[in-house]
Order: sequence, then C-alpha cells, then structure tokens
Amino acid sequence: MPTFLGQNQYGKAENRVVKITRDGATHHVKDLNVSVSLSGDMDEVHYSGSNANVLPTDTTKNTVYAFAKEHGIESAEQFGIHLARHFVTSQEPIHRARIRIEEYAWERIETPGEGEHSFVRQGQETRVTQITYDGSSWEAVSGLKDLVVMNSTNSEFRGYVKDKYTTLPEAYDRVLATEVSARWRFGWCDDAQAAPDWEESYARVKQHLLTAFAETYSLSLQQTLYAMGARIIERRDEIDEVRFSLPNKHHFLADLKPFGLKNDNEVYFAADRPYGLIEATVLRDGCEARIPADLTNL
Ligand SMILES: O=c1[nH]c(=O)c2[nH]c(=O)[nH]c2[nH]1
Repeated sequence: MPTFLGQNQYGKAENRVVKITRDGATHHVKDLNVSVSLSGDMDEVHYSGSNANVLPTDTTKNTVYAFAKEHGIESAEQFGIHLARHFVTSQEPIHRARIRIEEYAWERIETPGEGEHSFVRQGQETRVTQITYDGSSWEAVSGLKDLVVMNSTNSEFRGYVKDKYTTLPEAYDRVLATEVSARWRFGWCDDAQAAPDWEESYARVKQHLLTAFAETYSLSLQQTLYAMGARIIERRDEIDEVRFSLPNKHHFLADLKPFGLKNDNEVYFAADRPYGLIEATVLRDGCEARIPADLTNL
C-alpha cells in the first residue's frame, strides 16, 4: 500500500452544556463548552469503512449531557476526568480520551427579597481546561484566555539592541497592557495521588498572576511574564509548568503638537495591530515542558 494512516482522533466538538443546581430558591450555574476527542483502534474505519470500533460522535455528545445529570459539574476539571475515564474504560477500542472544556462564569445579580436565580455573565476571562487519559495516567492542563490587564505606570522599555532600522524611542514610563492567555500543568497524574481542589486552585492561580502583574516594576513584558509564572510555581505546589502567550497591547502617545498641546503621558493611541507577542514557559526545577509552544493548538 503506498499510503498509510497517521495520527487520528474523533469526537464531538463544542457541546454547550448548562447545568442549573437548585438549592431551594438559591440556584447555581455551570456553563461549559465541552469538546471530546477519542483515539485508539480506528484504522479500519479509515481503511475499509468498518464502523465496528466506532462509538458515534452523537453518543459522545449524549454522554456529556447525561453525565451533567448523573455526576453533576463540580468543576470543569472534575467533569473532564469523569468523561475521559468513562470513554477509555467502557470502550475497548478507545485507548485515549482528551476532553477540552471552556467555562463561562456567571455572577449572581444581588436583589433584595427575590430568590437567588438571576445571573450576569462575567466579562473578564474564559477559563479553560484539558484533561487527557490513556487508561493509566492523567494530564491536566488548565488555564485562561482573554484576561486583559493594564499598568498605567511602573513600566519601562530601554537599553535594547539598536540597528539601522530601529526607530523606537526608549520608554521610561509607559503603559503596559496585555491580554493574558495562560496554561498551567498540574503535577497530578495518577489515581493514587489525591487530585487538587480544582476550584480553589484556579482562583488562587489567577490571583497570583494578577498580583505579579501589578506588583512587578516592569523592564519588559518578558520580565513581567517570568514574574507571573514564577509566582505561580513558587506558591502553588500542585503546578509544575506554566506557559503564557502575551500580546503587547501597545499604547502610543498621541501626537498633540499640531494642536499646540503638550502630551504629558496622558493621551494614548491604543493600537490593535501589529502587536509584540511574548511567549514563554516557566517550569518547576526538575520538571519537563509538556505544554505545546503554540497555545492556539491547545
Ligand atoms: O516589553 C517589551 N518587550 C519587547 O521585546 C519589545 N519590543 C518592542 O518593540 N517593545 C517591547 N516591549
């Protein structure tokens, strides 16, 4: 045969599941976008069209909704673990399951008197997780995207290489803004170890990331990135690796001279493109990098 099958996986992408838990008049919401991807003994469906090993993608979709009822959604990670374990242990031909989840957070609208059943979608970041199981070990990578942050001072950029094409003026007091995309990998990898408290871990990691961004006097976005990752690794034992993709959302001082006005670091043009793109991984000593370099592939 002049051709052969390479890597393959299949499943149902972007199952939107909303679970309402009713605790009397107080309701709780979990809002997820769940993508299932399975792989294993799937040569024949590609070569001959035999579906004998194929659990329909439609069934994987149904399983997501049934599990929301049967197991509830404690956290995106826990839900992903239930699903991954189910597909790998219940279907002989399936050897590996990868569950990707985006979570949209809802915040309660506080109203006097009424029941607690009104929510407003949180506009900050989107929480993400990816759970992978091969029947013996787990990989849990969680993170966030679209978290926009800005420091209106305490940022410089100077002392860089200058060649004949360099025009950038040195900045002693600039605006530093970025839209954080981050992924962190948990050390937890087998059922014998206690799993982390996923909800607590997420809240703490996000807070460390924000605190490091705010507290670092920045000489470059690269330095700020490292400070954010190092703070997470140093303060959260459950995490071994953090990867960031940070677009530098440039704020250029608007030229007000034509109007006879002085711009005393007050008025900026917020450029949307092109943008600097700063990406790096921060690791715990002794741990290896497993998060892909390109976070759009995760
Ligand atoms: O924080 C920065 N890092 C760079 O590498 C860079 N390059 C640039 O033009 N501006 C900046 N800012």
